[in-house]
Amino acid sequence: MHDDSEVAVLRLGHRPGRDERMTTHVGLTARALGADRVLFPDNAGQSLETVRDITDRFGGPFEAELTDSPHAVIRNWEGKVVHLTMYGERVQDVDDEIRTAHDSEGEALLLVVGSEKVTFDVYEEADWNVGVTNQPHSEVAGLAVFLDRLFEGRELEQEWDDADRTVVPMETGKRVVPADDADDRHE
Ligand SMILES: C[S@@+](CC[C@H](N)C(=O)[O-])C[C@H]1O[C@@H](n2cnc3c(N)ncnc32)[C@H](O)[C@@H]1O
Repeated sequence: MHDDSEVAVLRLGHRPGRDERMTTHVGLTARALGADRVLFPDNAGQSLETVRDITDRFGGPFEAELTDSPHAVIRNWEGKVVHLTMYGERVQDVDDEIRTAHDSEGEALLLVVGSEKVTFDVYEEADWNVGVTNQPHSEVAGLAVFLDRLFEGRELEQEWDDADRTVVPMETGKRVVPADDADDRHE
């Protein structure tokens, strides 16, 4: 989480219209739960704009980028590749090993999530194919659970830089204040 070796998320595949919300939510979930960067396919420009807009308003650091060659990103990744898939090894069996690679060995992690059918080369190129349960569900849910296990909950405590607004947690109601005011209250 914002240390020397990054955690990036790669969204494979994007069907304009149909996948708009899911692709955006992959990016927002990556940001909120401690990843450093998301890469979208180059036809997902609308999702990119939304994620950048949220980062501008609610803070970072977090990068969102497009790539015209997601498979080359996997092939050329300097670090370890984790492909989230319902067919993979159980997350509870491999999360220690992945955390050690990242935290102790300084390996940058690329977390790959699909949309429609993921081709078999991705399974072969990944260092780990990981199932968050071996049941079919969603890339957003799989990513959220995986990040929380990777960071062991520390991502819930993160501070946000350069936000222009901050949500004040409250039992009932909604309160959003300018970020400077929120800083003052913590002093
Ligand atoms: C809706 S699924 C479609 C997958 C597609 N049917 C296939 O066989 O490749 C989209 C993405 O959600 C993620 N996903 C779904 N279930 C998962 C699970 N149990 N564990 C981890 N990731 C999962 C995977 O990244 C998958 O590529």
